Amino acid sequence: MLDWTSWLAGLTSTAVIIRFFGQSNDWKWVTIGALWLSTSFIFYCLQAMYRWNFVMLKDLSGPPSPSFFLGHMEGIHLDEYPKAISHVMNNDDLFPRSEATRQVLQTAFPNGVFVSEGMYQQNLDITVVSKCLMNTGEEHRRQRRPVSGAFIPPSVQELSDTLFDLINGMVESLKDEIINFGNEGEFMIDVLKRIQILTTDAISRTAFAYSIQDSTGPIPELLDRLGKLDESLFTVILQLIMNKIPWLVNIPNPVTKKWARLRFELGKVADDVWEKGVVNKGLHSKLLDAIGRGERDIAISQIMGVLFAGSETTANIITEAIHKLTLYPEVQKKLRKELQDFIEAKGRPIEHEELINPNLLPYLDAVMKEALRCLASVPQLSRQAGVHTTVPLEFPITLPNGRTVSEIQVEPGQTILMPVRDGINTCPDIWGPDAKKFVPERWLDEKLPPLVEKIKVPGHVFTFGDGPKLCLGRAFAYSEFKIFVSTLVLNFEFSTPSAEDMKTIVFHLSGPTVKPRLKGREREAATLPLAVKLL
Ligand code: HEM
Repeated sequence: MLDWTSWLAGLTSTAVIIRFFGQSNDWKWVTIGALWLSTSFIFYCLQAMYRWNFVMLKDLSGPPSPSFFLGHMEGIHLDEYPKAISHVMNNDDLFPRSEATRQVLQTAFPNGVFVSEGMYQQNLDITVVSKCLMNTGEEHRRQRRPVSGAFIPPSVQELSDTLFDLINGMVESLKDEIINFGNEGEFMIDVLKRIQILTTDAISRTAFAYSIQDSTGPIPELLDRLGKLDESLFTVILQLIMNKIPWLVNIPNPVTKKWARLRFELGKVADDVWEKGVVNKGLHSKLLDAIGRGERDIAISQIMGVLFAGSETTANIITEAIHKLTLYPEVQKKLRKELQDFIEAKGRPIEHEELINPNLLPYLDAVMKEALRCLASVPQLSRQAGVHTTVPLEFPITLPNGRTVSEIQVEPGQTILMPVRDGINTCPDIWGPDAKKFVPERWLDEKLPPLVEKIKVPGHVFTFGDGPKLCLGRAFAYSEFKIFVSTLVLNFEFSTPSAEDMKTIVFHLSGPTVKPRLKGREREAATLPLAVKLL
């Protein structure tokens, strides 16, 4: 799409041409229109050439693109292209080109120059909720305010009983299943599916007093369909066009249809909850308050936003953490021992305040921190430059032409993709040679590496983003992680199926989050089959 500067330059040139060369009688509106369009297009091409030649991104190499037309749009196999998302990319371009983003990220945040959101954010905007927290500026601040208070640690403390109830219920039914199964062979479960139900219910119960698990309505099925990768070439292209022409969202189409249906169903629930009144504290009452003030649509948007921001992310990270515990059985044992020793010393189950206190259960805390570092479920962040800026690089890079650069020029409108999971969170230059390994012990060391200390974001990792859009649900996510993982590890031993089977599990970036899938069957629903034994 031509941007406004091209249109303006085209209009000015058209006016100049008419003034100097035009004979007023000969100039028809259609000729003027055509002249305006073509001069605007010429300006647009000149601008693009300038960006291509002077912004340096063209010199930076990228991973092989799986599809000529779609680039990496359909998803990226993290295992195959670990650096695939470590790229700076031009806003108008699908093809990532650089390996420099982790350095950009290092300096981009402190500079605070990236003021609006890029392609992926718009994507969410279109598909999830148009009026939700995905907004920017004052509108964003206005919508963030009522929800933010609901997720501060004291509010999460109030909600922790719900989290314990959910996981204890799941543990009891799984125990029954294992006992009924008997001793023949390994008992396998789809860990992802179980955790997804828990996390979705955790957020839906606390956010709007509604249990997805107990519901016989269409919401569970709608959520399930949204989790599947049913992107055809048509929907991918449609999504791309909608990113460029957002008002297309108003025309019924396959991309928005399922979201519209979910919004409709959740709207009914929100109305129902409003009729019944406030039944618990925290977020629920705040959202109801918004509905009561006549901001029903905003409240429903927020419910949907929180439902998605708070369920898929935690489900993926908890599932992947359990997967890691099977790959590192010594970590699983050490974690279980710390929890058992604590219970033995106290003579009672662990309480929420104790679980979240890093001084009382340091190894649990270290496992969580390491999971947040290595397994960021939102593997990249995007920001769009609002102004022309020069981004200094923490580590200079050498381009294929041999030139070394220590800064990158970014033009307004360009989107920077910032790799978190395979970039800054696991960069050996920052974290040391074992950066790619799952080593909770690094968090127990007295001192973190000096460059890690330089990263001034919560917990030194970008897993929850940063700046005005910093994740609102951090305290909730910490509690959920610790309650769910500790309860599971105390009751069950998880192990991987045979080594051969494990090779079939891949962690695949599809949509905004990373999910486990089976190799060769990536289009099917995400899944993580693991063996589980009752302790
Ligand atoms: C481990 C789990 C989680 C991860 C990895 C995660 C990650 C993120 C990330 C990366 C962002 C965008 C930040 C940015 O662009 O700078 C975000 C935003 C957000 N998250 Fe989370 N999140 C998690 C859990 C939760 C939970 C449990 C909730 C709710 C209870 C939640 C609610 C939100 C909301 C409402 C936003 C939007 C904030 C805004 O736009 O102002 N998140 N999260």
